[in-house]
Amino acid sequence: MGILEVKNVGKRFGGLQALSDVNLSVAENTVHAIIGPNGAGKSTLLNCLVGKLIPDSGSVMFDGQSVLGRAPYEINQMGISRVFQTPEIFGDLTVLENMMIPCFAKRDGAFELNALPSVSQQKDVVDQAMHMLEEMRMADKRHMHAAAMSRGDKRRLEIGMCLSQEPRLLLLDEPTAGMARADTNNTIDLLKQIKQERDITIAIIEHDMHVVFSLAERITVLAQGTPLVEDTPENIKGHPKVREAYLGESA
Ligand SMILES: Nc1ncnc2c1ncn2[C@@H]1O[C@H](COP(=O)(O)OP(=O)(O)OP(=O)(O)O)[C@@H](O)[C@H]1O
Repeated sequence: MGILEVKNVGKRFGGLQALSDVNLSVAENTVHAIIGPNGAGKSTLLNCLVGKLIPDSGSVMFDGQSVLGRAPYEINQMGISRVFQTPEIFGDLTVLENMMIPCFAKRDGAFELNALPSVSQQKDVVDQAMHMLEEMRMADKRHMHAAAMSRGDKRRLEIGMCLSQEPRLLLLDEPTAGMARADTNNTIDLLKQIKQERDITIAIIEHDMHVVFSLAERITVLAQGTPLVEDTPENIKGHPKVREAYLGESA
């Protein structure tokens, strides 16, 4: 039994069946990629896992507990953290200030931006934020404004901000979208490092097959809202159904 168990999930938008009969089992401490052509339903599925969408049917269990009907912040507290396609950081704040926000929220349950000056004096929060920046290999950039960083470093910071909440399942929605190859490779290395250093399960949606095959231990291929095949990367590479689903795309 996986740490994440999705059973028979369906989701309709008006006349469009975006997901139907989706079954997915993500084993603990693995990297599981969800791939598929544009419009296959990947983001819809991810949104159903984090409480942003409620499926019309089926179940979503995390560590034996249903996530359905829970608010996104409750699901986050259960141990699921999501990194969005567009980095969600505060460009006007420094790298360290950005990192202090989730560290403070973890300690006190909530955070308001106007509390930042007083938070900056609180040694335990600053220490925790610095510790995370060191793990992210970003301590030397702590005084930089976040907006001035490369796309890869913004993503690195955002992943660190998610990890400061100590999630057991990290969901990544196209983490390398729009990145130059060097930033993409840095992100791959970062995710490998995180996997080595932490007990964490990673589910990743990704179009870039170089990223998928560098990281994933299992791959689920979605096509037209339903899983086509789930297998190891080696078996997925040459799978005729996968080639068919990607015909005309760069698989
Ligand atoms: N809120 C919505 N309302 C109506 N239709 C939607 C909504 N969200 C997604 N869809 C439709 O559902 C289908 C699945 O979309 P989804 O974004 O989940 O696909 P995807 O696999 O993530 O695609 P991409 O790789 O392009 O991001 C698409 O046809 C999309 O247009």
